[in-house]
Amino acid sequence: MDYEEHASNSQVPIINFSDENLKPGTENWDSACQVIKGALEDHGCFYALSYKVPMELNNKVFGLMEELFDLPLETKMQKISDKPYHGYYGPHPSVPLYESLGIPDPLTMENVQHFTKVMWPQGYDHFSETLNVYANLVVELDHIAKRMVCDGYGLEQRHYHDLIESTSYLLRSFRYALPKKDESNLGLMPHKDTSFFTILHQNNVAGLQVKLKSGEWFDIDPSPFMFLILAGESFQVWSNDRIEACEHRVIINEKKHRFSMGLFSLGTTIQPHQELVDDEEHPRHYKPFDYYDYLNFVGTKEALESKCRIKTFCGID
Ligand SMILES: O=C(O)CCC(=O)C(=O)O
Ligand SMILES: [Fe+2]
Repeated sequence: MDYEEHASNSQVPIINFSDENLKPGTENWDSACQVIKGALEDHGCFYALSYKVPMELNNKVFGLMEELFDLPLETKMQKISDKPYHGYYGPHPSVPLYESLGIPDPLTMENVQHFTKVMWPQGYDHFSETLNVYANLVVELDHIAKRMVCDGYGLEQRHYHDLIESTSYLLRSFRYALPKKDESNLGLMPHKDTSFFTILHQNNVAGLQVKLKSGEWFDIDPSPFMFLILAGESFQVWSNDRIEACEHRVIINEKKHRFSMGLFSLGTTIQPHQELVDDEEHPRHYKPFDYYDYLNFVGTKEALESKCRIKTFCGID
């Protein structure tokens, strides 16, 4: 089997999502499910190798991101959504190199057009079309990965469908400025995402690192066909602590602006999956919670000062 080989080369395993033989019900699929489950339980992440996003589309997306972030600050700062962390996050004293913009629910054209209209009131169809196509391709990776997680834990198909039905998506893009002389090269401090999965896609400029189980930081390959699929705190809760949310950060070492895309999958009411809770080995570790209440909590002093904010918010111990 191919997967084992990859797993030992790179400590974060690579699953070839474009492999024609990777079909549910096959031996290939079952062993990939086990590799993914193991990787999520160990490190909270794995790579999906995928040729779904062709190079031409990839170049268009990242070209458009340059145009987007080059817009005036007042334009980027306009209100896109009422939800926290769904709009613009500008250079902040704690992360002066980081800028990020989000497109909520990018799978429908109308939503992308709404975003585009805020940024370019005169309209920009090429932007809306490109980002909408891109989001719909990357979301397929999210679906395959979630199906593999459900299969890996031996859950029935309907649980996978329930999970997908209760999911919404947020497409974010990131740009990092170059550090000035004597300025820190920390692009984004170590953190965990609140999502189920975040699919991160870099475009040739390295910088993303994940913390492995061993505690060492691991550089993520920035090649355009590598998608890092990382688990956020929602998956940690859903899996009742089998999966630990992946800690990651960004270090700016190259002399080029770094751009990256992230597709975040978000739930509504989050709780440990019923099949992953039992009275003996796996007692329930979390109370159900509303995802947006949690998003509001993560910015509070209590969350910032806590050792494990998700446990502080809804843990049972
Ligand atoms: O820049 C990246 O690739 C990652 C950004 C990130 O982790 C985040 O915004 O949560
Ligand atoms: Fe993140």
